Amino acid sequence: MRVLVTTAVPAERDAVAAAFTAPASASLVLDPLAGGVGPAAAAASTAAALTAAALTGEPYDLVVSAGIGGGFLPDAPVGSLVLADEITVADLGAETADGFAPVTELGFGTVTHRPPNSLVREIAAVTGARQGAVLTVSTVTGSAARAVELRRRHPRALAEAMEGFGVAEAAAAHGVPVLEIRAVSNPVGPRDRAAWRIGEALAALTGAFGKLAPILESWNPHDLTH
Ligand SMILES: O=C(O)c1cccc(C(=O)CC[C@H]2O[C@@H](n3cnc4c(=O)[nH]cnc43)[C@H](O)[C@@H]2O)c1
Repeated sequence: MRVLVTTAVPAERDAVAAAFTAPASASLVLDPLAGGVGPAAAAASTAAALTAAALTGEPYDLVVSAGIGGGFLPDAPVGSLVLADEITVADLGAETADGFAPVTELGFGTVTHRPPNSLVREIAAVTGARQGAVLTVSTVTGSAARAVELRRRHPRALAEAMEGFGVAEAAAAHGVPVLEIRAVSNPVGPRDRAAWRIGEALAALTGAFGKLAPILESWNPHDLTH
């Protein structure tokens, strides 16, 4: 099983790598990559890594978008883990007289990718992660009004971050399944830098990846029961 883990920044990549100080096993290769902040950088770096691996004859079986994120209160408090059963881009569309319209309503593309159900359930059980939608945004939410509006449009949203949808688009282009896992560093809502708990969130990320090896080793990527 070959797994590519795309994070945004080196601190997140190192938090993932810290869970694998000894090689997990001969049957699990996990490559953490700091691919940049935002959906475009995430898509480009993930696609480049997937293409390079495929060209060397050792393609990845799974891609994971991982890092810190904002949590919607009260369902995803700071320090909690969120595992996406749905990766949805929240601001790809058009403003209309009737409000925001996603690109799918305009007749284009996609706004949601769905990770494999069976794998999500197993990982949530072992890590204690909350399962729900993770939104991808290009602009970090900075007001209570925007947080309320996002939850109105996406009632199942537990977290927001900036890379998941980009990683998922690259994975889909390569026909590779995708996961997104977020450790909550701050609440989604009014901007408050003092409320960030980045160290706590990075430690939670390391803890989660430390529990993943046995599940990933035994998961059959060809059994994509949704
Ligand atoms: O300046 C601010 O108010 C602010 C608030 C939260 C996050 C940021 C970032 O620039 C971090 C972007 C980086 O971290 C992920 N992240 C973490 N928290 C959030 C969030 O609440 N909403 C969206 N993204 C978040 C994100 O995936 C980026 O990699 C600045």
